[in-house]
Amino acid sequence: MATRVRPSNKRCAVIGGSGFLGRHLVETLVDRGYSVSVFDIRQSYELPGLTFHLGDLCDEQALLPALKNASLVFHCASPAPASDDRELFERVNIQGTRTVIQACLEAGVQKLVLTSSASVVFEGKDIKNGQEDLPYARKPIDYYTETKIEQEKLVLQACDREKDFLTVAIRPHGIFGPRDPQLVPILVDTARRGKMKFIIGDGTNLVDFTFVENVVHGHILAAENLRPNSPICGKPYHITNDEPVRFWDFMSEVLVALGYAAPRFHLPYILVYGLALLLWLLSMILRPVLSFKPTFTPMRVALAGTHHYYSCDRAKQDLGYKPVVSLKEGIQRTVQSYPHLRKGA
Ligand SMILES: NC(=O)C1=CN([C@@H]2O[C@H](COP(=O)(O)OP(=O)(O)OC[C@H]3O[C@@H](n4cnc5c(N)ncnc54)[C@H](O)[C@@H]3O)[C@@H](O)[C@H]2O)C=CC1
Ligand SMILES: CC(C)=CCC[C@@H](C)[C@H]1CC[C@H]2C3=C(CC[C@]12C)[C@@]1(C)CCC(=O)C[C@@H]1CC3
Repeated sequence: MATRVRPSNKRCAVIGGSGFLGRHLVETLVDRGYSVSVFDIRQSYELPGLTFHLGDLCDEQALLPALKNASLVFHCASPAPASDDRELFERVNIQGTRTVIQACLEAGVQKLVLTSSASVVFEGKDIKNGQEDLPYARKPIDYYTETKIEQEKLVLQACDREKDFLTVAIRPHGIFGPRDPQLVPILVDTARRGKMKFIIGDGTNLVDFTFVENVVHGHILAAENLRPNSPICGKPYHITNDEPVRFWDFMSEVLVALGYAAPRFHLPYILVYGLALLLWLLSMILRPVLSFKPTFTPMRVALAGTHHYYSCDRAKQDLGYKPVVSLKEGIQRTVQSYPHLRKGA
């Protein structure tokens, strides 16, 4: 009988490695001596020694060559949350994740680390210092959240010591940092269109924003602590900056640093949420004849006007996690990385 070659534990694959988080993760893994192969539907950069595999994660035959000889896989691919394409979310986040698990088992991968999201427990209502044992959202606020819940369940349930296949999920929240295509660009675009004048609610709601390098650190700690006898097998972990901040203070700090005015006027939360709901309904009804994407979606208004911050005590205890970059430094480094988004640039 042929003996199976045991994959090197420094050989890994990053699914979604062309994305914002994925690329930061890949760069850190390479710096730490891992041999990395990247799987994505697009290639956004090049690095010496890095192998890129282009394909759709729903296609097992396309995935298998990228996983060959890898003992560890990071799955951080997802359609962008801004899309409202239910079919796409279900295909990629649910069916695609089943395919990823199947391909890992076939390729003899021993560890799978999923990038989930703290939003899997968020229903648009306040969460203060939320722990991992909060129930999944019964009424997820959008298709992205709905399918991230199913994705996390699939990966955690696949954890099987007998099959030598261990899984863990990282739940980051509000990732920001250099090259982020969402947070700062959306904020600046809104400011440039003159729509960043208003604070939704009283402006005191606390939120977690997490610098991307801390999220990467959490992923690598999870991978390196994932062993058959470890308590982390099959569990989710919040990874945040552990410095909840007022949503509107964070937005104002970034805006002012880039030369824009901070929002000043208050609008009642319930009024803006109601309007966003109405606009969303209208966009659904008019979809066949007119396509428009409102800036103020119910999800965005809920994110901007409620408390949503999470405890990362479990990660501290089980993974030895501690943020490596403070919020202050993270904001400075992020702002410096966007010279083209400065006012007047
Ligand atoms: N950005 C954030 O604030 C947060 C992100 N997350 C999660 O982190 C992960 C990474 O997010 P980001 O880096 O922000 O997103 P991103 O959009 O920059 O990266 C996602 C990557 O997945 C790839 N991808 C999408 N569909 C694919 C498919 N069918 N096959 C292969 N590759 C595919 C994309 O091409 C892209 O490179 C996602 O799972 C997201 O749900 C969780 C919490 C917060
Ligand atoms: C903490 C967390 C989960 C952040 C996620 C990032 C995005 C959801 C936000 C990044 C920029 C934000 C933003 C708004 C909502 C939430 C974001 C898209 C507004 C649309 C909220 C209403 C406004 O007044 C304008 C805001 C622009 C920036």
